[in-house]
Amino acid sequence: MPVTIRWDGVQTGTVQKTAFPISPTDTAAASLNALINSCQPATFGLGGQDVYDENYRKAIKLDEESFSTNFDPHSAGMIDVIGQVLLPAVNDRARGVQAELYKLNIYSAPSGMFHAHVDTPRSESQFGSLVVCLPCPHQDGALVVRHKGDEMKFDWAVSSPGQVQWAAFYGDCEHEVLEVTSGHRVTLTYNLYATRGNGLLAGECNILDPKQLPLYTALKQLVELPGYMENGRQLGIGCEHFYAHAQGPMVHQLPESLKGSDMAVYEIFRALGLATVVRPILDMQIDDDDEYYQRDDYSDNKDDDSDDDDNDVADERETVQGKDIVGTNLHSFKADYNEEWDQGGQKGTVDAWGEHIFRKITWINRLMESKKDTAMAYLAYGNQAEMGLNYSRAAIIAFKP
Ligand SMILES: O=C(O)CCC(=O)C(=O)O
Ligand SMILES: [Fe+2]
Repeated sequence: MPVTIRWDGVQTGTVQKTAFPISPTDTAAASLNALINSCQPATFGLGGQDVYDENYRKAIKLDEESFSTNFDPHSAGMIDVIGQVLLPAVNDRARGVQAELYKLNIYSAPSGMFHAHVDTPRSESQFGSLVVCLPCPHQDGALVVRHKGDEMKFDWAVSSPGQVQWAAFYGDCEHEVLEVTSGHRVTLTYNLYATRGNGLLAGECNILDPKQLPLYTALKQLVELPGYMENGRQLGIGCEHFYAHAQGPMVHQLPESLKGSDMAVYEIFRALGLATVVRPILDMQIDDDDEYYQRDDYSDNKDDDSDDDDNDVADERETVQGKDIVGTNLHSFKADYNEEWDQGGQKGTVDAWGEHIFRKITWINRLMESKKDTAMAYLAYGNQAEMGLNYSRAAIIAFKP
């Protein structure tokens, strides 16, 4: 498919258009000349100023707001490749790549070039640049990219003339455009930004307006009932989707990777001004007669005097009444049999699992319906060795901050 460029003609005041590839027999194409005539000299940044100096850069350009193109690096597959090669997952968090069109540049013979430089980052999240060379006959003018003594040369004049070619590099790579000795070398440049990858948007998605979701109104009415959220009431919704929330990598990807209705609920709670967390709820019944839970400091209605930092749920043991064993954090847990657990009864088991609290959670759905993950695995030795397993359910819990 041809790549078209449309721009505001300087003289004519009307939209003009040219299409690539420009064939080798048509280098004097009228539309290409019109494009060239509509460009301005390309400056470069020097000491915070835009400078024009043909000894350093000899090129012409159109700014991004002065032209449009049907070329899309996303659908051309470049962005996926860049994401995988230049932005590998960190701590199992896949990151997304956003390419923002920056300039159209033309380096023409004789002597179009750009001396060695590094690009000026446009924001903190910019990690590199993408250069796309449109098919237009030219000679020389290779792009040379250097990093720590390594050098890559992209000579698009000879490698695949007639095709769109490209290179992407990190922002700290020095690069230059060697002299063009014949024809016109036409490039589109893009700034590359790291974004949160698809699937890591809960809590970070500015495009989704939770107030437009049907559940918002219902939950708003509930939360705004006079006094309803006072006295430390917590609202809980068992997650609808399955998350390996007690296993390795997923532990680090919640809440960002909540799916579907779970993400909607999370965003709605936040939009209602509630502190919102994802926690594992241990799938275990507490026996009413378990000694430990008869202790005074676990009695109901105990007004907690710990600080109000509710993100640190650990500090706030309030009541055993609700009988929910809530993990303070998502974590994976595997252990060998530990005699103390056995002797400690339920408390032993729960303590081995990790810090925990008991809260009076008002469940909006039935927690039973949310999917279980293995929260604890341990080897228990009785008269035969067996694997002990306890499960937990991921739940979204919201409370007044
Ligand atoms: O056109 C090219 O190959 C690279 C241009 C460049 O380095 C720039 O615009 O900063
Ligand atoms: Fe550059």
